[in-house]
Amino acid sequence: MINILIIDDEPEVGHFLSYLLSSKGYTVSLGGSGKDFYQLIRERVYHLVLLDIRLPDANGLDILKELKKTCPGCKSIVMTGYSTIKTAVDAIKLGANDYIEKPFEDIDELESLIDRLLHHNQSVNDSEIHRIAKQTGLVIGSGKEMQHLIMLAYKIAKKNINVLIEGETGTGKEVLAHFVHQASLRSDYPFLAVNCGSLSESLLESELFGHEKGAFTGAIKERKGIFEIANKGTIFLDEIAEASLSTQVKLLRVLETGEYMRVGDEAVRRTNTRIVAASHVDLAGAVEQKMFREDLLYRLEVVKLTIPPLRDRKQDIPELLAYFLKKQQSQLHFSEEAENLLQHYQWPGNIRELVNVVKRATALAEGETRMITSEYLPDKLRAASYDRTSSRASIIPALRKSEKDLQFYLEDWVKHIHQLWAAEQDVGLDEIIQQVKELEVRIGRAFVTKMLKETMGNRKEAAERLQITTRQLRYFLNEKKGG
Ligand SMILES: Nc1ncnc2c1ncn2[C@@H]1O[C@H](COP(=O)(O)OP(=O)(O)OP(=O)(O)O)[C@@H](O)[C@H]1O
Repeated sequence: MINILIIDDEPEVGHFLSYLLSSKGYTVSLGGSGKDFYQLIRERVYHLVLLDIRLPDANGLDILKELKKTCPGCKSIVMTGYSTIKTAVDAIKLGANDYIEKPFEDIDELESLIDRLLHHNQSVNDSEIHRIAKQTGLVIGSGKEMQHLIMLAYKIAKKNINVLIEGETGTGKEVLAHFVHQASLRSDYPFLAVNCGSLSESLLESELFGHEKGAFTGAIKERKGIFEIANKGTIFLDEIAEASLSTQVKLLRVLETGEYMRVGDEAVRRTNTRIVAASHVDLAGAVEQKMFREDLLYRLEVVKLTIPPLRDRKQDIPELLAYFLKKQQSQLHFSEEAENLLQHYQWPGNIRELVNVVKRATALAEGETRMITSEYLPDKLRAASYDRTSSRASIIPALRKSEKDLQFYLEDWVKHIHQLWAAEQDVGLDEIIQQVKELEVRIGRAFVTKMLKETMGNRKEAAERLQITTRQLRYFLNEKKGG
């Protein structure tokens, strides 16, 4: 016998669900308040609870916590209206199995969700998650934090809500966005990515919304934007904080109404695309600085997935190494001492930096040895280890990440170096050199971005005018390959 508890203060909803589930042979108990919940939960063991997140006398999240305590094996589905979706997502973070939106539009979907929860075990979800992760090249790793994050991403992927991914550069935001797309009901449609930081305002708008012939100099024929091409699919908007305020207004309109116009055209078009946005700057901070619209942030971050930096999940490094070696079809493996160095490094460039270290090491070691020892690793890894063994604590504070304003960055940088100069503790010179290198990259990126705006995104021309190669230009834009 399967017992289901329904708690909802709207009698029609409660009675409807009670009728539906009783007719399927389940034993149903019905309550209309937090008080009823606390009483009924003591009376029998339930297999599933359907819980309205907003009750007159209790907070749904508190009830959920109590449920997890008194009945840990019990499955739970939270019921929510549109205005409380964020709370429903919090409920999932607290361990609810799923949420459904009221009014119920698709009763079959509700029934199949309940059947799935009651009759499938967790391993079905797990194998599905691993299948999609493999397909999208996402290593989950053995750390609990990443595992919870991916489980949350998987659960919300099938919902029709926008997602915001935060995380330092190189932590895998695009890979995760692709996973969300692949796990969603949109997976048969396109997944397209746009980097809002690498295009001038007009080029970005043309890329997003398309343009008509003659809309601006160089628009020699009409062009579809990605909101048109990716219709029914997913758009990954990387570096969303870099979009100008005027582009933000247009994005807000698409998010609110699904409507947009091509550049140079007045016809209103419609799109049904899910947006997964990403930023490595703190968007709440950008809102405070009036660089980012609050209403847009509100729309984007219905679900926020924050990827931890690699230094906080070093237990995932062995799996990542094995994956990247395999991807390179390399038979090599890392010596214990080399793995140790990799474990103790702080990885400011996160997984992208790890990928580059593996590529470099395999290129150097291939044909010479079967074991990658520490001498095939960059000097900075060995130097970091030297600092550690000589027990000099790093006192370098994190620099402000905003690239929006080079001036802020430069001011912060100078302040940090002054602090280090004045510090009474020993400071590893290698770490300072690292800061200098980062400064070089930041300045390079600022100049490249500025020049790209001037050349309307023409990379060849931008590189020529900056007297660098296009490969170096890509390096400064952080587009994967080293310069
Ligand atoms: N979990 C992961 N499993 C496998 N590879 C990963 C993972 N995370 C990141 N990578 C790899 O690291 C590199 C950087 O990833 P990605 O471009 O997704 O990072 P990002 O956070 O979007 O970076 P940026 O902020 O610079 O845009 C890519 O080569 C990607 O394949």
